Amino acid sequence: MSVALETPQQLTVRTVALPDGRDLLTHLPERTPLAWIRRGEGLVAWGEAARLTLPAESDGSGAERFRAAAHWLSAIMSGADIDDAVGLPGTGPVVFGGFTFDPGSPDSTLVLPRVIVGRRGGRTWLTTVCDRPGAHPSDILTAMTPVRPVGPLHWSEGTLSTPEWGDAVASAVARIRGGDLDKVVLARDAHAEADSDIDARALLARLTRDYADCYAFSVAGMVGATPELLIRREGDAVTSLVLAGTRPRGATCERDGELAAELTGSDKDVEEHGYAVDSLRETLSPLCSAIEVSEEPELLRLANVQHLASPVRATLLPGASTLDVVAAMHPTAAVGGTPTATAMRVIRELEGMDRGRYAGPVGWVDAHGNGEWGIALRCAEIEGRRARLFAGCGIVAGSDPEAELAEADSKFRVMRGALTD
Ligand SMILES: C=C(O[C@@H]1C=C(C(=O)O)C=C[C@H]1O)C(=O)O
Repeated sequence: MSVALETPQQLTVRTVALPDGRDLLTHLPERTPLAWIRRGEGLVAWGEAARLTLPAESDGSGAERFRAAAHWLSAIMSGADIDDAVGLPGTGPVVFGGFTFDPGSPDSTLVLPRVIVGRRGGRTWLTTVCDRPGAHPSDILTAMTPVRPVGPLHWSEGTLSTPEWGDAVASAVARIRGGDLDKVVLARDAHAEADSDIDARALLARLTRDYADCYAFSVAGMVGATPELLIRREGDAVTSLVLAGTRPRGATCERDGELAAELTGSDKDVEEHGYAVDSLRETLSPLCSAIEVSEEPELLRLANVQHLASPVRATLLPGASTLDVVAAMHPTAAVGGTPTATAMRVIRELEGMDRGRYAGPVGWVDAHGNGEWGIALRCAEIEGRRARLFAGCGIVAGSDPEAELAEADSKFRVMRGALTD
């Protein structure tokens, strides 16, 4: 595999405590914004000390890009001279990354930023990454420009029109009923264009406000707020959250409760959720011990939708890395289907689009392997004035195209809201 590498010679990394209680986003400049924020804590970062952009995998097995990324990561981290006065997960050098959903798609990207501001447990820190000892990144002095509103948007349909996507769902249901597979997640896209370049910070401000329980992220142009955590690693402790099974939020308390009861009592949704849990347990078992999943899924209520959710805890086996877990987990049944290989084929055939980094792993990792990786959902790819939004739904034998269209619509709401001033 050929790899576009830009690896600096010797990095000097310094982390200091920052007596600052302001919103993390107030530190973030408009250019190259990186972010990973939940409930006011996490990381914002900018500038680029190093970047890895991976080509499409020719054999499509899916493992090669994670191996290439791990190799690059270890070269970067082991070569760095690190002075970390804080010593928490996320201090020292941190690499942000976003992998494509399909290994056959190019542009999985890893970025080591120049400047990172992080917060955890009320403690705030500043990390700088320089090419020689004693230097200061010039970006740290960047004058902060005010966040620009997005302005009016011109919307257009995505790759498939609404009726075409409904037909794709119906075809998927026919294949499932015919016994080809148990579940497939079908996604669709939508396009928006603003009059001037979109300032990702405006979207992040709304996402962190409206979806505080989700992970708001901005990594190499993908901006969103995902509820779905693949792995959080702190030392050898691993946590994950399986989501599958969705209803909208009700307009009244009573309706909201009815929808929740319908979700938790639905055989179709509980079955779909079960596939995702089984697939995760199976995937984690070679890499982790003491895997614990609660018997029954919980209800996770977000501003736009409610999901069946199963928190998972495990202990990482010695020698296994965060990226090993990410590589093994992707694609989960929550974004691919069951069985995986058949679902991937059906997705390529029926969706008619390249998902890019939507539904791929997105997150960060530090020099000790601590990190958080989620699935890039409820997100859009932002490029200049354009935004490409994505939303997908799990299709099983009992799925109805009309209901899936409505569900995709409620998932689009996250980014439509974020893009609306
Ligand atoms: C695919 C998406 O969401 C996934 C599909 C879900 C479902 O079908 O119920 C629920 C959560 C996610 O695992 C998306 O948001 O685009």
